[in-house]
Amino acid sequence: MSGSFRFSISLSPLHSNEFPRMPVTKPRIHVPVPKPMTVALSKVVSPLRVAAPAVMIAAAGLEVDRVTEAELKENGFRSTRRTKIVCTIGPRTCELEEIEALAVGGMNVARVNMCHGTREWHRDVIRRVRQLNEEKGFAVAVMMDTEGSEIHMDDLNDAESAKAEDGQIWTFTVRAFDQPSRPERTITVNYDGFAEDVKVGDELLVDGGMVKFVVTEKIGPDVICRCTDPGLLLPRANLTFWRNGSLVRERNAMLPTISSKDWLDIDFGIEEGVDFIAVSFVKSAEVIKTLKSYIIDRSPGSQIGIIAKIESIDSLKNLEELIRVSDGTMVARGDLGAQIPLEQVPLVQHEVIQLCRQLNKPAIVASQLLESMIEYPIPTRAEVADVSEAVGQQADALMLSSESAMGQYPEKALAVLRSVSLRIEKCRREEKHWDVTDLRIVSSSKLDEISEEICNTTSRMANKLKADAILVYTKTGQTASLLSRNRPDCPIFAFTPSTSIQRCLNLQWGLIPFRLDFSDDMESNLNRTFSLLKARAMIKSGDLIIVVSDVMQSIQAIKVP
Ligand SMILES: Nc1ncnc2c1ncn2[C@@H]1O[C@H](COP(=O)(O)OP(=O)(O)O)[C@@H](O)[C@H]1O
Ligand SMILES: C=C(OP(=O)(O)O)C(=O)O
Ligand SMILES: [K+]
Ligand SMILES: [Mg+2]
Repeated sequence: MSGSFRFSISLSPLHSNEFPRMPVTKPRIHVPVPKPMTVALSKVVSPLRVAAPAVMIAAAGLEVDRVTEAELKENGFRSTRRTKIVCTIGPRTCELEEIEALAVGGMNVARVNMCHGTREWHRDVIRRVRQLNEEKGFAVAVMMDTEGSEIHMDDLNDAESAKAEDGQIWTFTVRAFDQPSRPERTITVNYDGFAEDVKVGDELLVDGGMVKFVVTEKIGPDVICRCTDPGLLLPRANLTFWRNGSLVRERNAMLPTISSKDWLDIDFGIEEGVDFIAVSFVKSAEVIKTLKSYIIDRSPGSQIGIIAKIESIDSLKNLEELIRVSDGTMVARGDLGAQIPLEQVPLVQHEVIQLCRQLNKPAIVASQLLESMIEYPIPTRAEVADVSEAVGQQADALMLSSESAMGQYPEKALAVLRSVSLRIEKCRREEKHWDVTDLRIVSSSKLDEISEEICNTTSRMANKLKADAILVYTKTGQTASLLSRNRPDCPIFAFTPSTSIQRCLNLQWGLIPFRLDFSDDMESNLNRTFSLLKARAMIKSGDLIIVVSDVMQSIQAIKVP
């Protein structure tokens, strides 16, 4: 290996978590039955091309997601997709073949939203993803999203929707009804303090303003409202109330971020071995710390990553600390847009992506990216511009919600995310947008700082030398993450012995995670990797590769023999 240089030092162990276990209280569980939605198809446009499934080639000891491998070969590995895709699984996509179609279409992470459906329903979905991973060679990670303590409506007696007309009088109540005895135009609200907290004259916004009411009268547990902006009420829609133009957050602001039902869902997620738990309506870093120590307590050695959802005013007050303690964030623009003026949402998105990059945490941009594709087979130009913006900002991942959960065109929506990502990424590379100089130091120890500097240097080197790929051998995933943070020009092949770390790395920009057993002998690791990759046509003789290892803390520049 002439022309290579190296230096080595051992890595420090991972930081331990010293927070106490969270007590669990008895929950109030509600179990709505998931049901398919029908949406009208009102435009017919030729479908976008979706890559054909690749044939799995077995090469002993080296495992990579079969679709990632196909994408590598299809696009040439310098042009493989860097932006990752999260798909929400719902009634439209919960069957094995439907999940497989999403996996084939490039889904890196499957998300289940505990706000909807029963635990049994979610269990089936999670197991199907696992089954596909095992049987069909995918490495799709699973993200469980908590319900959180938001105020929302009930299930509308399992109706698909209810229409509120202009001027109609509706009752929002905290009374519970047996299904048949519920009066017409009556909606049950899940938060007991609701009737006490609202005042006559308050505005009641459903789903951030899709339907609006004004409170005209209060009678005990009933809040009588007149509809001022008519529209469709959807099951379990989110509710906010506004007084004199400001969001009212009285006692509801004191509700626990993780409700007792959420704790049970979290236990369920741990049992089912999910890879990520996304925490809805996070307010403080403390709750994330508590959850992390709870998980470590329950499942020692667990690799579950905690994603802080930025979707409330409170989360914005503690943004930096929240991001620092979590394993990633989601800009949950849906609820965020119901709490802050809409024109501020893009600013928050930009800020969160920047901060995440500085703090070395993955950032997901979520909600309404391709909203019109719930009904139509192609997106609006404005939606494509929104996706382009998020890709251009180099967010780690984009997320589909309703588009994949209950829309008419989940696979087409996924294909749009893929093609827009590829196009915008290519454009950025051609413009040589390497901005690796302004990253601040994130490490808290000298040893970690050395890894960090190695990764920064590696990325700069790879860019200057026009390397074909960076190879990283990582046991914890941290070194791979630090490389991804630099957003280098070439893809990063990350080798890790753990399947769960392999799946978790699937959320991070530009990482191509492989599962590989490797030793501390880098020379033999490299020779083996080269021959395995060559056998699968994933590299070729003459390719310039930069190799980094968190085992050795070394950098080597190598022409593939
Ligand atoms: N498990 C499920 N069961 C039934 N419907 C679901 C499920 N998951 C998602 N959906 C549907 O897909 C929509 C979009 O999903 P998502 O964005 O996760 O939820 P929400 O819109 O409530 O924030 C939901 O509003 C709901 O109609
Ligand atoms: C992603 C979001 O959260 P959920 O879908 O759980 O409401 C959001 O509010 O944008
Ligand atoms: K949720
Ligand atoms: Mg939300």
